[in-house]
Amino acid sequence: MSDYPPFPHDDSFPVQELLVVDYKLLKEGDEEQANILWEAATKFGFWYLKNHEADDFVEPMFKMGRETLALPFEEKMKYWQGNKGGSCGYKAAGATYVDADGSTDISEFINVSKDDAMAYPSIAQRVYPPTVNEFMTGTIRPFIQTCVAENRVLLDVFNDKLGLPKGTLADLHDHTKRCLSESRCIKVPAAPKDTKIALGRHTDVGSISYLTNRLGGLQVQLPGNGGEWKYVKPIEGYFICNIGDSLHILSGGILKSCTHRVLPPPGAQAGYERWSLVYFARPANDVKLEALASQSSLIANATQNADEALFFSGLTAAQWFVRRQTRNRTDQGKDFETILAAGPKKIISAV
Ligand SMILES: O=C(O)CCC(=O)C(=O)O
Ligand SMILES: [Fe+2]
Repeated sequence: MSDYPPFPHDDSFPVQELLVVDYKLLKEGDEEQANILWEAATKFGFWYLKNHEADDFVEPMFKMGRETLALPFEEKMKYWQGNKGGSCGYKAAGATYVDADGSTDISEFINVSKDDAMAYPSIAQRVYPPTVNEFMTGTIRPFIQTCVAENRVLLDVFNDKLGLPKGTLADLHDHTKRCLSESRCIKVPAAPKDTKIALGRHTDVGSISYLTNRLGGLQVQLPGNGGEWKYVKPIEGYFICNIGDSLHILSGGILKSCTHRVLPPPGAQAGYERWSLVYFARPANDVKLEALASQSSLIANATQNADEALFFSGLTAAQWFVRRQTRNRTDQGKDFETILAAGPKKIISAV
């Protein structure tokens, strides 16, 4: 894979240990793995997934990302995600605030919608650069399809443990319906030494995220840690998975959606370009994003004194997404010409 320096063993880089779920066993119905998954998702919201089936697509996905994000800024901006709540397409570095002091992110993304990857060469949401299209059927589509299938296995475990009628969560993620699920390839350039944050603190919007990264930098703030940020160490061949807000809400808060962020790589890994890849599984657009209290006594109990505005907002998954996607943007209200004229965010390399 890589010749990167290892993650530093140093107390100044505190590491968050995570439970490991074996996907192969989980898929075969192993009860112990289902229990580990449940413990991880209800206590921490984050876990490793080993023996998953998408690993062969990871390097080709990074290749697609490298070729795409190497295009000139003007070319990438032809596929801009926009600033009105859309996500798929190109996100420029600096599009979001990362701190109250007005600092901005240094991460570029190329996001490919699941529906577009499935529909290609037809268009579900938008078109993509040739460097994406070239990989669409051989890499992006099978990567996404594999993640969709794995997501179904995990959802069925949660469905069971939450005491929901069989297939409830799977139906809410019906892959034949329109949804905002997408793959994301992220580039964080070798950053100046004083760069504090590469991607600001957030929770993920969707149901479950499947992340692969090569270098450290991801930090999580898990329940019970008194707000302390700890690093999650990348492990080759493992996904880092986490619960997003949608499953948090549908489960009445039983499944935890936890805050995380990305810092420039730590220790000897600093000064390297950082690449990561995520598949975001999200509910179908028309799903009402409310706690499923009427279908599970466990969820009904959990939401007895719960925050009505969060758990019973009346918003659909798509409306919720737009609300989140338009938050903390530096380009809010600006027109395309102004954003294009401002040019790419200037990053002065550390090396
Ligand atoms: O790059 C990473 O390690 C995490 C990225 C992330 O949290 C996101 O894109 O939502
Ligand atoms: Fe995230």
